[in-house]
Amino acid sequence: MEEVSHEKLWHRLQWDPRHWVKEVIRISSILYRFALDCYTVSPWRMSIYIVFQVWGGLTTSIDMYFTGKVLNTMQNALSTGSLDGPILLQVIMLRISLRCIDGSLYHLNELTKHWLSTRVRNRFERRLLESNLRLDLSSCEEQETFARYRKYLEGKYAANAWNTFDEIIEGLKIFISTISQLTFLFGVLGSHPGGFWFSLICLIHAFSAVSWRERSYKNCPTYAWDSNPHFRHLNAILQIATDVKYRMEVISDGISNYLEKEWFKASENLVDIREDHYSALRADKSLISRIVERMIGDLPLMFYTFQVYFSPKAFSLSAIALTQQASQSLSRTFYIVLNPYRPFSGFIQNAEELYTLQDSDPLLKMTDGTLDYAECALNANGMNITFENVTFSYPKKTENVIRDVSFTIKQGQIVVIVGLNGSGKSTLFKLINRLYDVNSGTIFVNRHPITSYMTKSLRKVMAMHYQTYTHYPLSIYENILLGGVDDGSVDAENEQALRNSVKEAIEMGGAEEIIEKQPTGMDTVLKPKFRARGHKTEAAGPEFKAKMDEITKTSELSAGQWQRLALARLFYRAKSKRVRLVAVDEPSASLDPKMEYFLFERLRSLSSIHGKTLIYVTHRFGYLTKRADLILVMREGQLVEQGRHNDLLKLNGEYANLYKLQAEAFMSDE
Ligand SMILES: Nc1ncnc2c1ncn2[C@@H]1O[C@H](COP(=O)(O)OP(=O)(O)OP(=O)(O)O)[C@@H](O)[C@H]1O
Repeated sequence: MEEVSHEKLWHRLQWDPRHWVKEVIRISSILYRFALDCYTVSPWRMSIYIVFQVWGGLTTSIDMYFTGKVLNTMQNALSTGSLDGPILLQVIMLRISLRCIDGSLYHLNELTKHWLSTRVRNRFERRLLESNLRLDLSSCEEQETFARYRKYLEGKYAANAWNTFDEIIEGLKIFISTISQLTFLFGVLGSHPGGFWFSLICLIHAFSAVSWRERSYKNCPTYAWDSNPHFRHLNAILQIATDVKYRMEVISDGISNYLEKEWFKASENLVDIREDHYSALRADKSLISRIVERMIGDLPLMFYTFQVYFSPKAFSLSAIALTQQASQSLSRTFYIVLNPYRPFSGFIQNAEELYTLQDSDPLLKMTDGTLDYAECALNANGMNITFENVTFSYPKKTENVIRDVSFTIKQGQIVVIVGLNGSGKSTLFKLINRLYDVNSGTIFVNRHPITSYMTKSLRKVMAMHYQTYTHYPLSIYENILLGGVDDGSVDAENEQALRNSVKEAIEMGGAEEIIEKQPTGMDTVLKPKFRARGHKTEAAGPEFKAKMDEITKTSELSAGQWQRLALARLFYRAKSKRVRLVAVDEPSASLDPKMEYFLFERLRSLSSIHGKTLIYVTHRFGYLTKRADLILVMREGQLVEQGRHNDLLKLNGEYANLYKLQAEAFMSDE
């Protein structure tokens, strides 16, 4: 798909000075803020880096000035017929020294740059992660918003804060370099008639610079992948933050602070480890090769010098030298201009976007309340929930999926919600967890409107198992532990107590067998976020390919096994004293009948022994519904019946029909 611009050429040519002044002010303020943010990461290191960049911008002009001057002297010597040997030697020595200094400085710069790049990236990525994790579900479901974050957090080259800064500095360096060279050239070579050849040499040199870059890749099949556990962990956390499928649970379980802390820990552990697969695939250059790389640019000049030595009258030395120098330096400008992947304006836009996302509070759609649930309901073990004429439609949808629904759930009750597909059962869940706000009507929690609570404090006392449960790309142990984090930390006396508690939850979820089969037990990572990059792998031999397959292999579980792990996480959360409501949406969809029975009994004990309110969404009738204190029957977004099993059967309505349908199916089988 191409977006055809219908803008008329005439409009594009119109020039509004006020607009330009405004643009310049806007861009300058972004660049100033960005530069200041990068500079304060480490002022002295950044100063070194900038001094090297400025040096880089001026080196070529210094070279040109130097060469022009020396070669003029040589020209004079040649015109008089005698060549001064010691001066020539001095010239060559000085040039070699200059190259050595330049190469060494470059090398030092590369070292500083690496230190700075990780810190600058960390600074911006942490801020982005913080603002990303503040987003509510409605904002996250707008794909565009999430994609914007993902672009920056996934570490793609062009979207990386350090590369943005580096490219902007590079652009300024090129600017300084070009201006200084042109000033010099016009001063010295203004009247020289070699314009055509001059441009041609510049172009040829520019293209040779591009091909040099390509040759710098290793000349054999290469494959780079993440093996460092801290780096994998860091990426897993970024994936949880940037993939919308995890968001519902991230919000419900209140694990944002935990994720931030874990990310910070992982990045602290990594610090200087480079993670760029491209650089791993690239042939590492030594100091010597960097100096040689620079000397290659001087080969034509050396060639001319020898030519002049043998037939001095055929060449004008100063013209050759300056053409050579100018072609070398301006080729860099050509290279930047010719390179479509690195447009300078794109990097300024990047810096602007980084701040738009970072300061993204307006993206939050929900307003928070002020009541702390724990303080309001000190003595209650369960939770009271009342829906009063609630109507709801999903953001950006016009159809009401919940219509005028009213009911009351009392403390410690077991409530079962039934109804056909799409009748709004899961949506009721999301409203109870305040993932969305209602369009009209009110939801009361312990007699206060749900909106008057601080959402964090409310979600903290709820344990939710969604129909679309997910498995985080972390170890099994951490997956379960995440069910019980409180404001970023896990409450336990020690590591062993924590592990025992997780084990207990695994048993409650019926997942012991799965853990036993894993090579490293509950520390196994089942779904790692795996990043790898190959180079010329198609030409690799079978042994190399087998090793690659081994690296990329991940374990797979059945749907029921994944569900058991998710239930272990739910139990880990639900057994905590602070949790007052346990709500499960189709928790047995993938379970066998035996496991389903145990699951319901375990959940029931949370209510009967510990007094927690239990809400259970299901399509299966019978055992469950007979033991429920309240059954809510949903149809097309409306609550059509409510009551206990026997009362509803007597009504002979929707519930009785659904019940009979299932009962008849069993009877006919028999
Ligand atoms: N995130 C969403 N955005 C827009 N519409 C949605 C969203 N989630 C659900 N819906 C719509 O809301 C309606 C009710 O869906 P809901 O998932 O609550 O039904 P359900 O009774 O739980 O169904 P099932 O038995 O299949 O789980 C459906 O028409 C569905 O298409």
